Amino acid sequence: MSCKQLCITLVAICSALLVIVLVRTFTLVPRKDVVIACKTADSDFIKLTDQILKRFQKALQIDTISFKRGEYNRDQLLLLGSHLQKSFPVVHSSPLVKLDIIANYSRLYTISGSNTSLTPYLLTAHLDVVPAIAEEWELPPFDAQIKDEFIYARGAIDFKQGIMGILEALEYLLSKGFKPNRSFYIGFGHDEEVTGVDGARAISQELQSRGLKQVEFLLDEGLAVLNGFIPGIKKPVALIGIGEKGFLTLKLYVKGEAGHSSMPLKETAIGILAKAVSKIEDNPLPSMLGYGPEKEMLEHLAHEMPLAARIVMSNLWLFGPIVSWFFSQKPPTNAIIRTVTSVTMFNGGVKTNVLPSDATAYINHRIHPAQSLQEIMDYDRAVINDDRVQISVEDSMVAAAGSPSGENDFGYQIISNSIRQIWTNATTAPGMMIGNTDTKHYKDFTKNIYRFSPTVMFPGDEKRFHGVNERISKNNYEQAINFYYHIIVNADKRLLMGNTDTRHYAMFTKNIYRFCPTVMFLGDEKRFHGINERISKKNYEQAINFYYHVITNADQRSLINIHQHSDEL
Ligand SMILES: CCCCCCCCCCCCCCCCCC(=O)N[C@@H](Cc1ccccc1)C(=O)O
Repeated sequence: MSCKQLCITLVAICSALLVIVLVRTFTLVPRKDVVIACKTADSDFIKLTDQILKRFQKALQIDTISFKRGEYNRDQLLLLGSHLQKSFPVVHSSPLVKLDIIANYSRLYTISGSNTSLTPYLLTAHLDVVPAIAEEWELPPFDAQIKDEFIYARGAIDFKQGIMGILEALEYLLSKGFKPNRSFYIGFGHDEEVTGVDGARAISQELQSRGLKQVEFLLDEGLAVLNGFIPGIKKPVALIGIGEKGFLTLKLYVKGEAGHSSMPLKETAIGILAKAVSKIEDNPLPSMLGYGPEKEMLEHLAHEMPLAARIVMSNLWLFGPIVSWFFSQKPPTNAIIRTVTSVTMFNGGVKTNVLPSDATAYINHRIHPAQSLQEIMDYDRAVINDDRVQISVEDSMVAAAGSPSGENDFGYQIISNSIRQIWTNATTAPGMMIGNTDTKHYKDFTKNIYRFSPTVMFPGDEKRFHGVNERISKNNYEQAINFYYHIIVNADKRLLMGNTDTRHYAMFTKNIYRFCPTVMFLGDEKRFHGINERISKKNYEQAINFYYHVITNADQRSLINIHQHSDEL
């Protein structure tokens, strides 16, 4: 090949790449429904009264701590149960609501809708919290004191704002005479923090034993409204977890030889184990950017970024390594691109002058959906490369697959639109839940599983999860209640309301109406996008005449008395 031919070939390749990059940059535009903002002046806005605040504080003061599987504060769970009972009298006495106490402490509410042809949905949350080391907190973790408009307490964002927010919304709706069309369930597990095997799993079994086969969608705790977490985006980003990382807890064990510390061996069990742990920390797993839900997230968010970042994010196939490096720099973004590794426990030795007879460490991995448990085990074994370190699986779960997040996916769009009604300046996007939730116990009921907590977060706040000074602002708690209010109201519709082409015309008018000249009987709704779609000849004739009248009536200067169709024209 001559030099000229080479140059032409190179220019052709670069031009082709440039075209692909630009086409992807300007064609990845997410759905933008018109949503009606929830305003504090709205007649149905739920204001944070002193009473509402007090009952939230009371719920936070009850230390429903889970320590390990089967080990939780049982008395406190019962106390929280009676607090809920007393705080929400309408919910607990409504003929539309049935409450079942499951496995002694968990709560399953069934809210009956009038239209049994609509598939019910499920809202979940958990009653338990993790322990707190009181001395490290600014304010005591179970006092729920308020400082600078924030309520400080264990459980404030994980996840008693969900428990109380859902019940406040339901109490309000029922007291205003709300009678749902669509049935729904509310499941509060009591041991989510120790994997939910006693609580959520039992709720799921109860639903199965009742013959429930399917729910329309499930909303559990999860990602949040994030400010300043994603490089290049200034406005809040509300991430809806459509997938969930897996987890793998490995036990590392080294058998040593006890003896007098005055005559040490070359290495002790603790020394051998420490080297293994150190190798594990020094060798993070590779970035899997582009192989999981984070790809969809970044492509969704690209349109909110400045042009350069937008070009990069829309073309991860080309710029993936740069983004990987960037995201690896901070723990929250690092967590979404790779399987992460935390050494969480290390034990060995009994006395200062005794050589340790053994040592144990635990490694907790959160697994990227594109990797298998076996791959991670093999990786660790190869990195440690020392047969004296015995490796066994303590606990595990494979990552959860991505739930649909398309234009017509009812659950996703209901959640996304409800978020945008509350956080009107936020952009929503599908994301991957980096921790784990109770959703694993409900996966047989639906593929539409979403994880979102109505929590506003700024950089640094992620450390408050399971850490010190967990808190929520009063304003954010009010938003949480109103978010659940909108979820319940929006999910009560038969179909997605923002689902027509009208959104493309929203800039021309606020007077947008949606009506089909179709006569329907109960059961006909299944024909939409289903089988045996049909129209009667008579109905088609009516449709023609309806449009005739729309055109002639709209041709008037102002509203006139509309004649009956049988009248003389
Ligand atoms: C692109 C930027 C992404 C930034 C992500 C920011 C993250 C913000 C949300 C942070 C969520 C943190 C995780 C909360 C998990 C809460 C639930 C929980 O703790 N579950 C337990 C369940 C479990 C799992 C395994 C054994 C025992 C319990 C958990 O540890 O995950």
